Amino acid sequence: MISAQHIKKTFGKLQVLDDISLEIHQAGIVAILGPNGSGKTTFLKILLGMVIPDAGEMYYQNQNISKSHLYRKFIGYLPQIARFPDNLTVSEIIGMIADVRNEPSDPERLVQLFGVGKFLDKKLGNLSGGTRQKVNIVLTFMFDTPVIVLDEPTAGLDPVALIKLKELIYQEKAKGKIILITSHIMSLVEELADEVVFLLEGSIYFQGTITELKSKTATEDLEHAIATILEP
Ligand SMILES: Nc1ncnc2c1ncn2[C@@H]1O[C@H](COP(=O)(O)OP(=O)(O)OP(=O)(O)O)[C@@H](O)[C@H]1O
Repeated sequence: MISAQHIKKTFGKLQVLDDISLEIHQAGIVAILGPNGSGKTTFLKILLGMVIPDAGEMYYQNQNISKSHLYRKFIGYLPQIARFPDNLTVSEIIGMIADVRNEPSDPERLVQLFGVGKFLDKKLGNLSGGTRQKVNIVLTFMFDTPVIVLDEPTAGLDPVALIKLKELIYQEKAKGKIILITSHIMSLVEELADEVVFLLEGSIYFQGTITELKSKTATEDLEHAIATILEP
């Protein structure tokens, strides 16, 4: 369903992605891991058509994404840092994103789930970081897209919201979706991910299950597996 073929990307002299090839065909949760600056967000933005690779091709459903942007309506995206005008209210941004995407949306269920109802008339600029993130989650999950890209989705969330987000991710997975996630919280990745892709120095250092990664590094949990890779 998603196929990256020999993707390369440099920013100035910095080679961020160097010949990355990756196939994701099955429904499930794939975690893109790697140290800060290893190119996780860049890779996801290439999939979303927001960054153009220097070389290589990205395919969605066997269609080269550079040929048409229509595939983007099949992807829900929670950016690492969402930037919306501070003077818009929560209900205004929900209405605006629904209008722009022009697809069926169901924000009410999510507004209720994350307790965002009491903030609907508040301006985004006056919300706490965690509440903003809850609004971003509503904006991402209110469309029924077969692919969901979550870049550091837990940022600022309290434990109650975190549990709800995990339940939501599981529900979406159960519908047969592909969910791509980045996170530095290894316990979350260990709990959620069916597969991990570990980026290091521009290449895919490892791709497989967490069990395989733990076995490869002779460690008992993901946190130590990653630490072993980074500081052998
Ligand atoms: N538009 C840009 N212009 C210049 N450099 C960029 C740009 N976007 C990303 N970079 C650089 O590319 C590298 C990879 O960035 P990216 O955001 O993809 O990393 P990441 O793995 O998502 O990092 P983190 O874990 O910190 O979120 C970084 O060194 C970053 O500074």
